[in-house]
Amino acid sequence: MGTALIYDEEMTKYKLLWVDPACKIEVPERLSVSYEALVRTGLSDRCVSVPPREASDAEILLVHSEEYLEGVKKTPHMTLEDLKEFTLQYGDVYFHPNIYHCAKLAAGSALQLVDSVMTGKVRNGMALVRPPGHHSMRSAASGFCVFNNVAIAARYAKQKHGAKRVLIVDWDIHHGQGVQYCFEDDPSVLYFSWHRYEHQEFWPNLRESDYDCVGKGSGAGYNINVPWNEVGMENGDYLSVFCHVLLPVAYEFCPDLVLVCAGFDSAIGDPEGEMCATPDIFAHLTHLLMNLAGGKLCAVLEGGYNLTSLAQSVCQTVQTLLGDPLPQLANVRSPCESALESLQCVRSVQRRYWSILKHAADSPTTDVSTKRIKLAKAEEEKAETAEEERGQEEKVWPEPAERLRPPVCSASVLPDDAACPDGLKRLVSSKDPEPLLVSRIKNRSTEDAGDADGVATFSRLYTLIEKMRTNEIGNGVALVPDVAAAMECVVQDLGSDLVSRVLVVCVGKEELNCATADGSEDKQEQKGKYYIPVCLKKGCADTVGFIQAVFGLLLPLGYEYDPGLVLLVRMPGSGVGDCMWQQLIGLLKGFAKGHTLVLMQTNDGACMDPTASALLGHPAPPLQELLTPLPDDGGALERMRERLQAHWKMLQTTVSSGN
Ligand SMILES: NCCCNCCCCCS
Ligand SMILES: [Zn+2]
Repeated sequence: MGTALIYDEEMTKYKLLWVDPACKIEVPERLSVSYEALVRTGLSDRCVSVPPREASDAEILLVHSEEYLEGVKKTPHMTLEDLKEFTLQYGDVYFHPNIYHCAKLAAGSALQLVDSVMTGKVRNGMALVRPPGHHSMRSAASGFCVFNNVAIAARYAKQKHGAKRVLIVDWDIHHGQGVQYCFEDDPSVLYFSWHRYEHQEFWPNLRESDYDCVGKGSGAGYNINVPWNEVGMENGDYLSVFCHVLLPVAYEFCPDLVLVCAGFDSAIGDPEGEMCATPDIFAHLTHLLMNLAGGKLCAVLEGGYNLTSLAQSVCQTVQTLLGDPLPQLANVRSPCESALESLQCVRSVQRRYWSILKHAADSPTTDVSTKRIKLAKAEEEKAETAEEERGQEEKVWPEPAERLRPPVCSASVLPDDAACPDGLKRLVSSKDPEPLLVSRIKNRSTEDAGDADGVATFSRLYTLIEKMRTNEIGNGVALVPDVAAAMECVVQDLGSDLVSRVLVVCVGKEELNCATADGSEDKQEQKGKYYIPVCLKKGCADTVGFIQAVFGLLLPLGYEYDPGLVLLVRMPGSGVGDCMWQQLIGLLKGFAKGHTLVLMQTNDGACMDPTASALLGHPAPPLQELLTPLPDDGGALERMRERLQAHWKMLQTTVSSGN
């Protein structure tokens, strides 16, 4: 199934007609440069073009009041003076004779997207719209927004398509207070927003944008605010919040539909956000959400005011929706102290509502935060004077790297009598394997590697890995007589030639004798850092423990380690369910540009089809309702994380007690 793209140049046909410094950044070119970038890169041609439509009154009234709608309806006939007058009652927004028409098209575009995804016409999609929506409230326009496109879409998805649970992820750099107000007492809509906050110093300067506003009544726990109290947040800060807050909760919530308030003012270069996350981060944020709700994801444009980073970020998002390989995120740095403080605060208030966060630490003691505020103020004074002198220095960042689809998406190395699943390309032993390689393989202690077909199998594995390195092949699966032997062979003989770092994810019981790494640290230390056994009580059938291990440990660590290859090994008798297995394969695509090699034991062929489906990029089915975690598992994982965070900074979820 494809990716929908909704755009119409009509939505560029309104603009600011008077002087208002607060609104001058919201220009028609935001939409046209985004669409032109999609055309130029060939991405728009690969999408299913879906036309927008005007939202009806009834649909607008799902969120807004009649008096507000009646008021907006009058604006097309207003004189310039009347428009200014009408605008004065709202904040940081402007009206124009054509904005009501465009606002209906923007809301209608979101609804067209929801229809296309919920009816299965497409798998996912993006709507390029203006005016944006997430600041508009029941009876008020705000922050360039007239109708709340995504809030209307959420109510519409429930009413028309029977969606039970809708997740709204707002990665725009502003708090979508309009969305929060709309659903704050509604447990069927989980709203997640991060936003520049600076201890309420940043627009819209609301007390209710802070981390402790978790929703009201039966909606308590279904509103998650992550305030950024400093600017300059980077990729590592964003990924930490996704891994340690949003994704575990999202999997526990188990939505039928994911809506994204896709604002790109959270990207580097944006005058509003003043953050430092690069456009390719949106490829990964999109990817990390794509295995929820069976892949049903609707991204609706909100903000984004630097035309260069906006266009690049839009392309990164659409390219991931289309299933292209993910870009390598080079040197993901650990979250900064301020981000860790926000992370710790959010997790500590949300843990009472989400069992997946059950073991989160308490909020940092106030002295940390008051100290920080004092420091921040002092810093700020200094910085402000410096900035006034320097003016806002122009941010520069590298153009995102090309993300080329390999000629072969997925390949297989199979015993001759095993059937090759549809869509996979079977690798047959090509030329005779290199003598050096053969000798190394023969040196393998295991008997089966020594015989002819053992050598053939391993040499085909080598070819597979080689073709992944040259991006001729995306990923692959191998059925081998002995996975443990094959794993060791790949890590110690084959992998080391071809890639500098291999992330080995071994699922199922196995005492892995850890690869003799060549690091300077002593062996024991090395083993402590690079060998991370996670034991789940009920084996890998324990969904909650599995999710905690994947998001609390595996993903953050993987982003920090930045491997050139992922080796996913399924030990016989692992007990891991097909759903989780497919989820894991889907999530691991974020690393090594999607170069994952799956090893399974021949008699484990039963899960060949789910494996092939996930490798080919089909969305994993949703995990069934998460059971409440066994208390000790969560504790064990938390203790493991605490121990490891000394080595792996991306595992941190609390401010360092040191300073
Ligand atoms: N320096 C200009 C102040 C703009 N304040 C409103 C921002 C609305 C963003 C919508 S994504
Ligand atoms: Zn914004």
